[in-house]
Amino acid sequence: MGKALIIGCGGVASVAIHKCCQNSEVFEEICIASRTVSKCDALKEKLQGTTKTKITTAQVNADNVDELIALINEVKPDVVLNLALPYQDLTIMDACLATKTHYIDTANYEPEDTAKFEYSWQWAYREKFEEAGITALLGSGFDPGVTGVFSAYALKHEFDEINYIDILDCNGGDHGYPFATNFNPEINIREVSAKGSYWEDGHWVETEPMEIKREYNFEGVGEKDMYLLHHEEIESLALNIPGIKRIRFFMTFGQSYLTHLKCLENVGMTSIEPIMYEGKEIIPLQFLKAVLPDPASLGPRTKGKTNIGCIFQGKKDGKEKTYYLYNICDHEECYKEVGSQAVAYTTGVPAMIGAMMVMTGKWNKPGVHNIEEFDPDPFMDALNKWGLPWKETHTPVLVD
Ligand SMILES: NC(=O)c1ccc[n+]([C@@H]2O[C@H](COP(=O)([O-])OP(=O)(O)OC[C@H]3O[C@@H](n4cnc5c(N)ncnc54)[C@H](O)[C@@H]3O)[C@@H](O)[C@H]2O)c1
Ligand SMILES: N[C@@H](CCCCN[C@@H](CCC(=O)O)C(=O)O)C(=O)O
Repeated sequence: MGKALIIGCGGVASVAIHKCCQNSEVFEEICIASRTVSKCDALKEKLQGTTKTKITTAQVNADNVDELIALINEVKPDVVLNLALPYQDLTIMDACLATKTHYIDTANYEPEDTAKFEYSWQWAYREKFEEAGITALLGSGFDPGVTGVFSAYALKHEFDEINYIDILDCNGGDHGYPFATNFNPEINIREVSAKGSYWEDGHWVETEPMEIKREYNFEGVGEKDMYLLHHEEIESLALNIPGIKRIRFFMTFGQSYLTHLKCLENVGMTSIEPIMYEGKEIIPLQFLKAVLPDPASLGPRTKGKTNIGCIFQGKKDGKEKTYYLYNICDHEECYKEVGSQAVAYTTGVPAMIGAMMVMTGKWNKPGVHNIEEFDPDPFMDALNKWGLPWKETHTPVLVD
């Protein structure tokens, strides 16, 4: 079918690349490009011979638009799948515009020097992408990603109007370390140490970090504490789900994670303000990332399951209705299949599926679009086929 250029070769990219290689009919060729080409070469070495997908590699600094344009012109991909960091979203979008190439990512743009999470920067590219006749698919991970697809599916098949959405992201896995993060530590800690917020009656309600706590009994995991966080899909769902009154996002955390995070915050290690250390400027959070375990190394030691999904409340044929769509994913099964833990797996699989939707033309809408703006049905089928089967219930326990 075609060729994808995948930028980044970390935890999430490794899963997406394994999945592209399982799906060689669609991904006939992939080029893996990252800052450190040796990581791309090592993955190529591991996978070639096990797949019909032709794999090439390249070195690229994705902060540099000219380098990206030169690489895209050389590789000539049908789509660019951005699995680097949120800081690179705009440079990669600029290069896609210059070369008229479709764009897919899993996280919204963040300026490196400000922990600010909003779609405004990427939505500002809407007209340019429309005029260029190319599609940008934003947020094709699990959350954002599958949570938006679940919302579109619920609206299409279950409700006339959705009024309330609670997104519940539970990682019940145990990696055995007192403190580690399952995806890039810098991005993870910026997200969880920010103020919380939710959408209610047409406006944002801001909370202190971890101020709102609930308990929930997750199928496959058990009882967990979960905390209300700001999460980027709230912003797009608030626009794209008509009749919505409230959207909240909760993530589970273990006590050891929270105790360590509080201590690290208290001593200034999570700060993104540069400081001078022995004559060199360093950013404490980036130094902390360097001493924490690489999330890509957690696969062989993580046991347990994730359970991520959305609880919807709304109306069908004039009657009140509830509906819960979720996926349960087992860390050890993921490791057996692709050598990664389930947090990387639950993001990398939807990234491959999003790229497939755009590459096959199933989702082709020039402009910049969040995932819930597309027909959810082919994506929902692909989740079942490619390793993230979903479950549903019409009688979920609600979050108060
Ligand atoms: N939507 C979701 O559900 C979800 C969940 C987890 C992670 N994510 C996102 O997935 C992305 C990848 O996360 P990860 O845990 O794999 O991170 P990671 O740190 O393991 O990997 C990032 C990769 O990008 C490369 N990279 C960084 N800066 C680069 C640059 N300037 N030029 C070229 N390459 C560069 C790194 O070398 C690395 O290979 C992040 O944007 C993260 O926010 C999304
Ligand atoms: N799909 C999620 C994954 C984040 C999981 C973060 N939870 C932490 C803390 C887990 C713990 O309690 O130790 C993690 O790193 O898994 C997303 O990106 O939104």
